[in-house]
Amino acid sequence: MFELKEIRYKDILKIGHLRMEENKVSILTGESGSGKTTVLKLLNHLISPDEGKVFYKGKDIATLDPVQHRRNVIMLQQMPAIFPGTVKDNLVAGLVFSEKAVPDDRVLEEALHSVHLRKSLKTDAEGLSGGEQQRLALARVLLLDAEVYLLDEPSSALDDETADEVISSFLKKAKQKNRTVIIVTHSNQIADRYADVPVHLERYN
Ligand SMILES: Nc1ncnc2c1ncn2[C@@H]1O[C@H](COP(=O)(O)OP(=O)(O)OP(=O)(O)O)[C@@H](O)[C@H]1O
Repeated sequence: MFELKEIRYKDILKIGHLRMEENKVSILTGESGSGKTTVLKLLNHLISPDEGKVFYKGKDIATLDPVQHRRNVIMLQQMPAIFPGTVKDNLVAGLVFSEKAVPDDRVLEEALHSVHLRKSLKTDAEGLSGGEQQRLALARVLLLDAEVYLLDEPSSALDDETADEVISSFLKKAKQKNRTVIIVTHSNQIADRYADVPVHLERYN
């Protein structure tokens, strides 16, 4: 799905060769500052390497339309934005932004269920706890139905047990639909349990 060749980005990242396979769960670990988020940004075409190339399905990312690319490859940022309004407003925000049809409430509730968030669609989103907001943001990207999900520390605000339930459930949904998932995490438990392909980054400097 992705191939990185002879990549250098500032004095942050140097990767000789890295492949991330289609329909697999790749999990990136490495100490703080080793460049995990930077890799996701390269894959999402938010930044471009100073040297080397990133390929998506065999095509150089630099030649692809970034907006279209980001519809196929969705990135959940480390501290996802929660907008003023209800849980439902937040769930549909991504769909509205990407000009996709808004499904009925039953589908939205199913997305909440997939991330183990037992709240009504009418709940005020800003009143949710940090961990609940994190799960809401995860449900929002799940609804976007991309080819690839790039998740930057999606369970950092959750206790181990909840993190395990949420990641397991998210990955089950993603696998049912043959999606590719790339997760950055500091949790060895998540990496050991769910990585089809573990990727460990070493600090460049
Ligand atoms: N745009 C930038 N300009 C300069 N330095 C940057 C930039 N983005 C990130 N860095 C630095 O690059 C290094 C790698 O950052 P990155 O966020 O990719 O690491 P990480 O492995 O995801 O870290 P963490 O586990 O702490 O989230 C850090 O030292 C960071 O301060």
